[in-house]
Amino acid sequence: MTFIERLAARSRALDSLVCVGLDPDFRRHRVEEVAPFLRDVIAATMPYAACYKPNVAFFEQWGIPGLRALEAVLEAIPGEVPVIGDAKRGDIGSTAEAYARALFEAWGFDAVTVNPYLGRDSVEPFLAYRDRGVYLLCRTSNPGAGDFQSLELSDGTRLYEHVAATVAGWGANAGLVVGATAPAELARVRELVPGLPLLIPGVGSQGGTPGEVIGAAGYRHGYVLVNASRSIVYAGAGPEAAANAARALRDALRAARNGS
Ligand SMILES: O=C(O)c1cc(=O)[nH]c(=O)n1[C@@H]1O[C@H](COP(=O)(O)O)[C@@H](O)[C@H]1O
Repeated sequence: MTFIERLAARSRALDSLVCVGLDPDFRRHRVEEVAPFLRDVIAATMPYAACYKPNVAFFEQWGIPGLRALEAVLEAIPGEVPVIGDAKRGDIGSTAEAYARALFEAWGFDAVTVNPYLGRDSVEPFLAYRDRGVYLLCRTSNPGAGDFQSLELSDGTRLYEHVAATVAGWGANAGLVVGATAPAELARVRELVPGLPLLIPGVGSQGGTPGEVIGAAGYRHGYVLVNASRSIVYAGAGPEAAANAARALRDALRAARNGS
């Protein structure tokens, strides 16, 4: 089974488009607390999470002990639940090969985020893992996203549109990252490449809303995956608050599908 088949199957079984981002805040925890804290969050949010997405930077910030925490966190996620390793790598082919081995073989992630700025040969080593997913940054959620991504090319298309259309030819395991904070661009990407899986971060803490996301991208198991990290993990004091926030996001996305 490919990554996208596994993701779609779980997303459909739970009827949830929610990806729970696991981004531990160094201001809130000592490194020893990270794995037990996130293990509780994972157990509590499991009924609502189609997928989990640890961003490796949040573990790397503690050095080796942080990597041990990531290892323990990954062990706490049952094998049938897809996990995206958010690392946003991007480098020349030989280095990309090492990154791909690290993320897919050493860490065992089911999918990764990759920066396509260096071009196709820099992404090939990731795409070569046919059963894994590769989400390429297309139109990111941050305030400066337009600096480069919205530049107009000589034929009038925007750079992010060119990325979307190009990545569509890169293989069945390629998808795109498009921020929830840019619903007009999200709708444009969906129109350009209706068949590509989208990872959509930026709801909650960054201001994107479930209604705008579903309005722009549609509601499709596996092909629309909506990530929230801080607004779930730190919704309140304990794991129950995280569970409530994950359920509320799942329900808001369902409600947007039904137009209510
Ligand atoms: O690739 C990503 O996941 C990503 C792309 C993007 O455009 N914007 C974005 O916020 N992200 C990641 O998604 C997560 C968002 O976290 P919250 O803002 O706390 O929900 C972080 O791990 C970001 O690094």
